[in-house]
Amino acid sequence: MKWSEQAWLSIEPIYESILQMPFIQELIDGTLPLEKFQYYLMQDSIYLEHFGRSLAIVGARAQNIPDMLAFFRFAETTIIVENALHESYFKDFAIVDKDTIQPACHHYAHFLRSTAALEAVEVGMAAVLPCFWIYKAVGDYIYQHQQTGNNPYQKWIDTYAGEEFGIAVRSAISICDANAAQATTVTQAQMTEAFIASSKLEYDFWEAAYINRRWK
Ligand SMILES: Cc1ncc(C[n+]2csc(CCO)c2C)c(N)n1
Repeated sequence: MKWSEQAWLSIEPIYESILQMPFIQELIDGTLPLEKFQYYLMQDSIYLEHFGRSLAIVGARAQNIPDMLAFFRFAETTIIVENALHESYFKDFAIVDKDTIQPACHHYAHFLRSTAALEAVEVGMAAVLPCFWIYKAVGDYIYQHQQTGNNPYQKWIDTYAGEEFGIAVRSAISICDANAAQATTVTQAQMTEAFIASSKLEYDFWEAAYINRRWK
């Protein structure tokens, strides 16, 4: 079994619980309260900068030129495309100022940065993978279950169900598999552990938006 297949099996319960979250269900039917989406967007724009930096660190530490290029491209796409999306969303959803970083975003962003910088590079690759893979899977799920009619969150939904994004996700998965195949069993286990941790942090990110979790 490929590393990615067993890694996904190990996060299946987390993934299933993400699909059932009120944030996701209300995004699908368009009833998600605006302030919850605003919290999400503000935190996500902060997250994306940290995520882009983490991808660039992984790229710099990659063991071959094709992997370097792939991660630098992921980093560039994250900063350019996602920031542009957020800018237009900031207008659409009347967000004036960027909020300060809140606990769930802080935890996830700094887990990614420290893992990318300090752990074996394969572990850094595994840590950033749920961001791609879970969003693709959740995006497809939302797309398939969406109701017809006016959904204020349609543009967000369309972004993550697109085929171009699908290609990037498949590429990130296969790079992780190729690196796992050359890694020791200890490193492979650390990769899985990082993959699981990031998946839990994806859950927490949406939950924090729904319950408006903020520093005291
Ligand atoms: C908390 C959080 N996790 C994942 C993504 C999704 N995402 C961000 S950058 C990127 C790759 C290049 O576009 C993907 C899939 C997000 N937006 N916010």
